[in-house]
Amino acid sequence: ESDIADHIRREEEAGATDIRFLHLPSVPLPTDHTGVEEWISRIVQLHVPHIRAAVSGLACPVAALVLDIFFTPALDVSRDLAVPAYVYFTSGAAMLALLLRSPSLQDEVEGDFEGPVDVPGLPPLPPSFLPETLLDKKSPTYTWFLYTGRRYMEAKGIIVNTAAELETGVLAAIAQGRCTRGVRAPTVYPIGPAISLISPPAEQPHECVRWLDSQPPSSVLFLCFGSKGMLPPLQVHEIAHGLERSGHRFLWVLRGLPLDATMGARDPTDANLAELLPEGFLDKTKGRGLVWPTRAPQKEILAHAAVGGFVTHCGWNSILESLWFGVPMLPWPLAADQHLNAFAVVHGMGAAVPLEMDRKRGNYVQAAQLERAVRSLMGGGDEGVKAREKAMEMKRACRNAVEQSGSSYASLQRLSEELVGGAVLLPKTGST
Ligand SMILES: COc1cc(-c2[o+]c3cc(O)cc([O-])c3cc2O[C@@H]2O[C@H](CO)[C@H](O)[C@H](O)[C@H]2O)cc(OC)c1O
Ligand SMILES: O=c1ccn([C@@H]2O[C@H](COP(=O)(O)OP(=O)(O)O)[C@@H](O)[C@H]2O)c(=O)[nH]1
Repeated sequence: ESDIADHIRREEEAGATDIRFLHLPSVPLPTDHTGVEEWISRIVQLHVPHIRAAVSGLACPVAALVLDIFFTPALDVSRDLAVPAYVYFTSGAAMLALLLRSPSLQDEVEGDFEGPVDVPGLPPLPPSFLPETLLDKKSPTYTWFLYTGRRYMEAKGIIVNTAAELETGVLAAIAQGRCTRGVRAPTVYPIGPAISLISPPAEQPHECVRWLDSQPPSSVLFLCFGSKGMLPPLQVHEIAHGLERSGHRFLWVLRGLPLDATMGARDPTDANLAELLPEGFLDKTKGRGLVWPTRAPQKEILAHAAVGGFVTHCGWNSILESLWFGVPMLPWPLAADQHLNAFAVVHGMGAAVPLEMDRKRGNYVQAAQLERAVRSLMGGGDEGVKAREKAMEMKRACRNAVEQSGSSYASLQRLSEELVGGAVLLPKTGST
């Protein structure tokens, strides 16, 4: 809550005069849940009456409700007030295809997923790449997933942070109704990559960037596991051994476990490197490796000419940033949508080399598995070269898409024309 409040305060202070924030009353947070989807969804459910009151109190014409990925219950407000709703889907189109497809998968596949799963537009999907939510059909979070897939059909459109050229197959499958039993799905607007490239002014380049300045072109492997990514100490040792044996240069963002693991306090801490890393590791890799113990400027790092590969947890923003700068990936997914995103970049886009892992052991990767994958990506072999070429192709596609003549720009234009045409003046309730 305090993170969100800080963010809104920053936006307000930055003079976002064309945005008016309505502060809704807070709701009691649930203290139990079976997964992030259910938890967020229940909080949203509690907000629905406040959203309804706030929207129906608006004096201006309302063009649309734009609902975040988890705001499915707020579709009730759109229905009750007859205001069109659009979902803003912050993950990729592959994940959207799976969500839309999930109600029919429930009917087609009895019991646990055992064989390859059919997600139209993607190659056959091994169940190990499904979100954990789909792996336990008895959990309330599984029910949330299906409910979301069903109710997204009520939206007028779905805006996805992607580009048509990045996910052609799944976008075509959604548009042709192949994910929704032949029923026409809401229009999808691929409008992306939405990446903020504005960095806060700095007196001098960040230490990570200065270190990269002294490294040869395309020689450094960058490892970063997102804003919440942290790994247990045993896994940290395996990574250290894998990197050391690979012989390649690296920049590793290593975060510590949270101090307080109670609900809502899951943010990583700054790592104590002396405690976490194997003895002598920093000395042995001096000059060719940098371990950074706190948040790093990921986009500036990916933009640097010395970076030649990215070990990523496959958060969708990280994938888009990697493609934007043409950096091939080694996917190391940890949770939520990330396994499916990993599948999409390896088998859909071809811009990544696969990394073997044991998902049943918390996505555990052995040193030898990491060493092999790093050599494959960074060592000049066929697999790495192909991934690099694909990443460069995707880089061009991303940049073309957001040009005035590009596909994402055209998609944004179509959306704004539709929005302007659909504004509704709601009957006055007298509250605002
Ligand atoms: C908002 O806080 C969290 C979000 C997620 C999360 O979980 C998730 C689960 C699914 O079954 C399907 C999803 O698509 C999905 C997406 C998702 O968040 C989005 O993830 C993207 C990263 O790939 C990106 O960051 C978007 O901005 C997110 O909206 C999971 C989570 O903890 C595990 C959260 O705290
Ligand atoms: O040390 C870090 C870790 C993350 N990020 C940024 O945080 C976002 C992470 O988003 P993503 O969707 O990849 O993963 P999430 O953090 O939501 O799991 C991306 O913009 C990264 O560039 C960063 O700048 N520095």
